Amino acid sequence: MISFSNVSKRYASGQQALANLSFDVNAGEMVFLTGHSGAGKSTLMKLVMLMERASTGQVVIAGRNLNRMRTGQIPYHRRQVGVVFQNHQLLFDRTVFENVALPLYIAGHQSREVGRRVRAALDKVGLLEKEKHNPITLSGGEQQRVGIARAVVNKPPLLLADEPTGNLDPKLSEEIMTLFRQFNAFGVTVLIASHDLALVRQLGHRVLTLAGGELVHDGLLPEDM
Ligand SMILES: Nc1ncnc2c1ncn2[C@@H]1O[C@H](COP(=O)(O)OP(=O)(O)OP(=O)(O)O)[C@@H](O)[C@H]1O
Repeated sequence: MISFSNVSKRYASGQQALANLSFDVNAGEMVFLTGHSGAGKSTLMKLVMLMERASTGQVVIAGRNLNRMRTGQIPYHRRQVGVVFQNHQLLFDRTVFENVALPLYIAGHQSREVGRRVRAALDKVGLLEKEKHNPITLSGGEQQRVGIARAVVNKPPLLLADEPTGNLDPKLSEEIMTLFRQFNAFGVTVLIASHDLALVRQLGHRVLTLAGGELVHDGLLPEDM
């Protein structure tokens, strides 16, 4: 599902964010991405969603070589990749329903289909009864759930999350991770960047660790990391 071959990324500023990175994530896997601040986690995510392009090397997502993807194909690619951000990036002048519906309206779906899909997504994250609320009236954990519903409403085969529990307490963090595991159990490939090593270790999935833009660990997290 995700294939990086000898990928390097140097920003226009000259900053080298990723160096000769190679790894594969198979369809149906759930993988964590860890590393200190500045290690390159967000840059890796940006390459997957084509917000940035690799300087050298090859990125292949769901069988598509992103190096060769033309600008006109990017919207289609983005619909294959659901993205959850730490700060949710919700619109506070719209209802919960409207926030989740946004990607479907952009993709040109009819309103009946939008209603059906939005309610299915809200149901999966346990927020069906809050569809008419303004997200500002929801708790941090609930807001993150709205962000997750919006990311999965297109039914993308790949779900990325950049520090999705960064602002949440341990109990809420676990609940959010449980949601990701449920989507993964239904076949969605999941890649989550997280600083929370204790939680990551407890969940027992494969972990990719970056340091200075290089891959320094790939596998279960040992006790001493
Ligand atoms: N748009 C940009 N222009 C120039 N340099 C950048 C840009 N984005 C990131 N960098 C640099 O690239 C390196 C990797 O940054 P990146 O944001 O990928 O790290 P990260 O592991 O996600 O860090 P954090 O955990 O703090 O989000 C850093 O040195 C950063 O300063």
